[in-house]
Amino acid sequence: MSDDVVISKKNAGYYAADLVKDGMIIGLGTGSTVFYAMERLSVRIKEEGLNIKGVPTSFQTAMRARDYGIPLTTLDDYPKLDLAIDGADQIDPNLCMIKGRGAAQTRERCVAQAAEKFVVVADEGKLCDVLSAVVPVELIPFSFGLVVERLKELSGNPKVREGVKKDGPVITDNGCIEIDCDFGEIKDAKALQMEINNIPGVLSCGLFTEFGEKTVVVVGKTDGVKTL
Ligand SMILES: O=C[C@H](O)[C@H](O)[C@H](O)COP(=O)(O)O
Repeated sequence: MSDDVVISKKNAGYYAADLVKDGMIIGLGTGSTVFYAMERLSVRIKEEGLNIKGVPTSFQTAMRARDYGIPLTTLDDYPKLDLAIDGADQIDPNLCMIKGRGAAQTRERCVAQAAEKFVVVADEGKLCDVLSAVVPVELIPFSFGLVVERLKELSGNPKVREGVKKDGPVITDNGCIEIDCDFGEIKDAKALQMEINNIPGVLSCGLFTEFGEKTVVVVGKTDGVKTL
């Protein structure tokens, strides 16, 4: 990651963290950009006495939140969240996006759904005219063969995501398998999302097309941010 990207991610994360108000219950997404937001939140907790609770979308985010002194809670205790802060892999002009590089898209979708406002933090390199990045798909192991077959029929060229320092597939925080699909340029992201998510055994794919109205994208740049 270049220095410019690091600075851009940090600017986006810090800006989003400053949108958080005292008493809020917030969703904490997964990924390097969200971690900058959490870094800033931890400073605000210490310096301002900011009183918040976060619902983490992954084991990694929960661990980081504990390191940062951000109190955690669950969707069972708070099924409605004031705001969720999360990253993205690619964002189009309609604020449709692809997520799930970290295989956390299912919990990220739950938290985004629960939140009144969805604040997406990203660097400029994530913006695109047409979505074309790899689309992650999380599925229960029982349904593996069926899901692969259906994804092939959708011309998704499915590939099992392999673990690092572990042989075989990535097993997600939900005990499921992650598959990456390459659809090339995606003409109708909403329709594709529905088709994939309707395959029996699929938990959730990384296409996020349903949150446009409550989404604010904070695009980090080297000299500040712009919001979409
Ligand atoms: O599963 C991972 C998430 O969808 C991330 O939010 C996304 O991949 C962006 O990550 P990063 O901020 O590290 O680029």
